[in-house]
Amino acid sequence: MKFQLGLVGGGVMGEAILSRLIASNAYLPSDICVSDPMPERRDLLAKKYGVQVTPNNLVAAEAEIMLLAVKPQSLNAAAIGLADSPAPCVVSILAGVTLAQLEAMFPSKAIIRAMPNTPAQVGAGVTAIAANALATSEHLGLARKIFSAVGTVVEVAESLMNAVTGLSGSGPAYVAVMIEAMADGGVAAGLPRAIALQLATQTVLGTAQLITETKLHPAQLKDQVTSPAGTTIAAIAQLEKAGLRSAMIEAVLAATRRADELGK
Ligand SMILES: NC(=O)C1=CN([C@@H]2O[C@H](COP(=O)(O)OP(=O)(O)OC[C@H]3O[C@@H](n4cnc5c(N)ncnc54)[C@H](OP(=O)(O)O)[C@@H]3O)[C@@H](O)[C@H]2O)C=CC1
Ligand SMILES: O=C(O)[C@@H]1CCC=N1
Repeated sequence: MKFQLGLVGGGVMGEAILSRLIASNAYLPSDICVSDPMPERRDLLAKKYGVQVTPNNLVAAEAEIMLLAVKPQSLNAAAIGLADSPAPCVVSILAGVTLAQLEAMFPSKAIIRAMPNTPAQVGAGVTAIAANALATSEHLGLARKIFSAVGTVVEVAESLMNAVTGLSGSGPAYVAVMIEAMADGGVAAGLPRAIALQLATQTVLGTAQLITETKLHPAQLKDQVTSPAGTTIAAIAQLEKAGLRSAMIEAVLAATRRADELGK
């Protein structure tokens, strides 16, 4: 096998994973080949990470693991000829695309479907994985190695992968909107923009860390902050009035449904 890892699609998520694999020494740059149609993109990835690059997916697929990171809409074009590639194992991060669809495209290969998220860029991602019947514990170990380099890894039933996509795959966008909106609130209340953004971001980060470290239920944490007749309950009453909880639940469900559609 020419490479240990062949990355098909060097876009946002492809680069996020690539950067952490190199930074964590999980792979040497010389072990990785990235294929992407855009010459500027290839040049950037080669220069920044020292990996091999190619416009030809078949070259990247001469690897122990073929990692698919193209858009779901580009999969058919990207997969032409790859069924006969020597790569024994395919890992896909494509939203919605099922193991059954991947098995039809790559018969007789071990396949692992994964759903990472963009905090992968800073090693703080979370990735869910699900494997087909041909995947051995060795293949799963390789997938775990890849996604451990970008954060934590959980194994779920494949039937839950679209729900994972709706929650943690798309979730960084919901949290980013929330941080932006909290900062806007601070600005409305008179804070300078830069300070408002710093306060909002650190509040989200610190709260997530607090829940993680203390294992407090979020409701307990909310109760700790909420003094009788205080400021917080005045805000919570507004959030409930505006339907924040319901909006968040519906957002996750809408993204899950969209992942279902992408897999049809
Ligand atoms: N962004 C996210 O937060 C997450 C995305 N995902 C999944 O990751 C996948 C990639 O998403 P993302 O990185 O955001 O998308 P990008 O568009 O940033 O990356 C896809 C890359 O693949 C390239 N490409 C297009 N066609 C081909 C082809 N035929 N062969 C090889 N490469 C090709 C694109 O080039 P060009 O731009 O020239 O078309 C682009 O560089 C998607 O399937 C998405 O569902 C999963 C989790 C999170
Ligand atoms: O929006 C999308 O379709 C991709 C999948 C998960 C996050 N981004």
